[in-house]
Amino acid sequence: MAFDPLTMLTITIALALAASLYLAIEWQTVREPALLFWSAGFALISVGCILALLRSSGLLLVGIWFANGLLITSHWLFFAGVARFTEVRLSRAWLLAVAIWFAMLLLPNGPEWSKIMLLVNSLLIALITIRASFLLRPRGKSLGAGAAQLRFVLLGHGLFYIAKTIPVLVPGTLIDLASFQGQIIKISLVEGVMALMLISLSMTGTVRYRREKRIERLAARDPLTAMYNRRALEARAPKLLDGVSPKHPGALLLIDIDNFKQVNDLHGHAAGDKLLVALGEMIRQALPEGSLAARLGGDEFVILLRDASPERITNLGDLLRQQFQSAAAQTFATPEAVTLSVGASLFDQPPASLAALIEQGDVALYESKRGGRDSIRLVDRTSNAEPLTG
Ligand SMILES: Nc1nc2c(ncn2[C@@H]2O[C@H](COP(=O)(O)OP(=O)(O)OP(=O)(O)O)[C@@H](O)[C@H]2O)c(=O)[nH]1
Repeated sequence: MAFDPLTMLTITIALALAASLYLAIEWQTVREPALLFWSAGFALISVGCILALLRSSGLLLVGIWFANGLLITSHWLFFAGVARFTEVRLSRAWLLAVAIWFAMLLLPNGPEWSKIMLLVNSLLIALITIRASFLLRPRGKSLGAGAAQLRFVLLGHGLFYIAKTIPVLVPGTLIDLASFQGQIIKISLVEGVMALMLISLSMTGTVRYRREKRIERLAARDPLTAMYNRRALEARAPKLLDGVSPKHPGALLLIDIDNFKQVNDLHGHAAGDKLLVALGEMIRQALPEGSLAARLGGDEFVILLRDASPERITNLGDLLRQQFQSAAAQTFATPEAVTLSVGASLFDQPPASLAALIEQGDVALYESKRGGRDSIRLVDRTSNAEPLTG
């Protein structure tokens, strides 16, 4: 199949410009600095291709050396963007790529030097691109589906540039950069267009995926205590509740601070916030594995336990009550003690809904408040029910 190099270059210029613009516009909403590096990289590719067109007018220094240099620099910018995205510090040794490009200015003109030019150029681009793809490998926390795509696209692009060195090493292969002669140059132009589209698409995918995950994480958390909020609990509770059976009973503990208003009124809202954060931390520390906890709102928290028993519930409730009372008494003096009331429900069948379960906990909590606060009231709804108060 014959491809006219000048047409391919023109298509590349248009696509690279579009990708550069698109990534810059994306940056305006996402504000991920990597996007600016990538956008600049694509802008350089379009400038490089415009310079490459000048070869047909006989401007070989600009059309070959500068154009290829810009191609290396653009890949270097892609690499720098990936480093920024993955928060990896780049070694200054990578600037050597630019020095090598300048060194290539010393190469004499002529078709016989085209091979050396193409070899060095290809190896530099392969090295930079494959290294960038390695930065995107999963390490500890996953970078997400978008990053995996970009990783493989960059790897494929890098491997193509390694493959490009093979014809250079085969004696007698025709490679003339000045007149775009040689099969490998034509194949490169086609690969360039494909890589351009795939790389720019996966770059936006990578950044969007991370942003969506970040928004999802934020939406699930109460901003003050960083605990799950009600919505997040509703999403996670069914898995725990569906596993409830007479052999594996479940429990809900509804926890409410007593006389919390006095802390706010006498010591300020910030003092109240501090106490809420402290209670959140206590709950987090005391939470058995496999349980769920959330802040429902105001001074109300909830814990969902699996494999629960009356003893486990009272032990957990009493531990939190003691820890909280002593922390509150030491920090903020109030006319009435700032303590915890707990309403708990033990059940051995999956409840109709989380809301129904919370309602049951509310009834028990109300009983605890009415009984003088600073206590735990447990309603045992299992088949071998035995009311217990503390
Ligand atoms: N500092 C702070 N206060 C909050 C926050 N959310 C709700 N509150 C306050 O928490 C208090 C909750 O009211 P109540 O539960 O009726 O007050 P209480 O004094 O604990 O009453 P009892 O539960 O009956 O003992 C109100 O004063 C709210 O203004 C918050 O995020 N930070």
